[in-house]
Amino acid sequence: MSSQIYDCIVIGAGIQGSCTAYYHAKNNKKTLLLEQFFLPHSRGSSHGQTRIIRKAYQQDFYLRMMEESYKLWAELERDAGVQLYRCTGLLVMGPEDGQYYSAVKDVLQRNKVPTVMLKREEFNQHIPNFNLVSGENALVDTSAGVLYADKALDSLQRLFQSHGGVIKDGEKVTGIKPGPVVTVTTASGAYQAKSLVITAGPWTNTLLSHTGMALPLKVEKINVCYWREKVPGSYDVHNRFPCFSRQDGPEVDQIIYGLPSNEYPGLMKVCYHIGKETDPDARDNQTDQSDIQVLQRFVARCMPGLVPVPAVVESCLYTLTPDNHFVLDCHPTYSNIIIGAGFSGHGFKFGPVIGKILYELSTGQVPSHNLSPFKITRFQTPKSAL
Ligand SMILES: Cc1cc2nc3c(=O)[nH]c(=O)nc-3n(C[C@H](O)[C@H](O)[C@H](O)COP(=O)(O)OP(=O)(O)OC[C@H]3O[C@@H](n4cnc5c(N)ncnc54)[C@H](O)[C@@H]3O)c2cc1C
Ligand SMILES: O=C(O)[C@@H]1CCCCN1
Repeated sequence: MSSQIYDCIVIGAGIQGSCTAYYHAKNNKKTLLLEQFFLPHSRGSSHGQTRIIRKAYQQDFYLRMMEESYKLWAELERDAGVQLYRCTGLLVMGPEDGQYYSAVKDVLQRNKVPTVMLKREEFNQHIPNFNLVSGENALVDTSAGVLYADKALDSLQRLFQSHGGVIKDGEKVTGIKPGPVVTVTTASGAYQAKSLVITAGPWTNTLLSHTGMALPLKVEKINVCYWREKVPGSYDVHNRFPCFSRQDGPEVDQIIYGLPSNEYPGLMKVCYHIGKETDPDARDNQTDQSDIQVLQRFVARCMPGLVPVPAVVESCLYTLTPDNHFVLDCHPTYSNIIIGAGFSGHGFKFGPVIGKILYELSTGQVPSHNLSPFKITRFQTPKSAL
């Protein structure tokens, strides 16, 4: 066992663990970041080139967190000297009285977020090559855009190391021994720290089993589909085509979303927010393609400038909680073990603010956001009144 006692060990170098480790090191905490795979890797949830950043949420508490997250992303861009955000706007569509569209519109308007309401008759002047479904309305969250995900991860891990942080990749954590000083074991050794942060994405419950608890998490595989432009440039980020999201059915999570052609020139990313359950260690055995059928119907109907068969399909994992809200909390038994999990397919944009919150929890500070929506106790069934 190494004789050094770290202030904090962070397990998992996805976006959340990398941000958490970074805020520890930036605040002069001796920090070790352990990652099971050699970096970079594409087996969790944080790989790939792009993610959407937006304030268009159905809940005020996410909007509050995003207001800070935008500022922290801008600080990171400055510190890293790398562009991580590109403003494109986010087109939100749905029936005026549909739960998703109306809730997003209310939150944006109530909080005076810069928003453009698009009238049907002028829709195609602003958004060419797109058919707005009859009976649906559209608005644009104008400060939304794209985050360069792989550059963000690389920048954070580099900044973490420049502040003295230690990354050990290719080191899978196989044991956790709780206590006032926590001991973590890997195949190569044992490490100790005053606090432990678990940000293990789809593998969270495997790690929590060493601490005698489990969370109600479900892991889904998402087919990340790219579609070819019939006329090159029609949906290109350089031609100011926006990101979009649209509720495609009665359920609020039946979201189809897209990002303009960017990382693969001539290919637009359009995906379905609902995947199929999978074991994270056997992701490629999940071969269901029913989501691709939903997307093909949508592309044929609404995006006539795309070939309605995906040209490239990649894979990514979601780790979902029952209510799709995150888990940001201390372990119920061991207060120096902190859990950041269940980012439910929308956590990347919050990375810096989540890293800051998990740092605050791990160092015993009062968190700078209200964490009641993210508490573990919300999953406990109410006790009988008898
Ligand atoms: C297709 C897709 C589209 C998305 N789109 C958006 C979007 O547009 N906007 C947005 O904000 N969010 C989006 N998300 C969600 C976002 O990407 C995730 O919420 C985020 O990446 C989760 O990060 P994480 O750090 O929790 O998990 P991960 O990235 O999975 O990181 C966990 C890490 O822990 C490591 N680990 C696990 N077990 C161990 C162990 N025993 N020992 C050591 N290391 C371990 C894993 O190898 C992994 O690297 C999307 C996700 C997907 C899949
Ligand atoms: O977090 C996001 O912004 C996207 C929205 C659509 C579903 C996937 N995640």
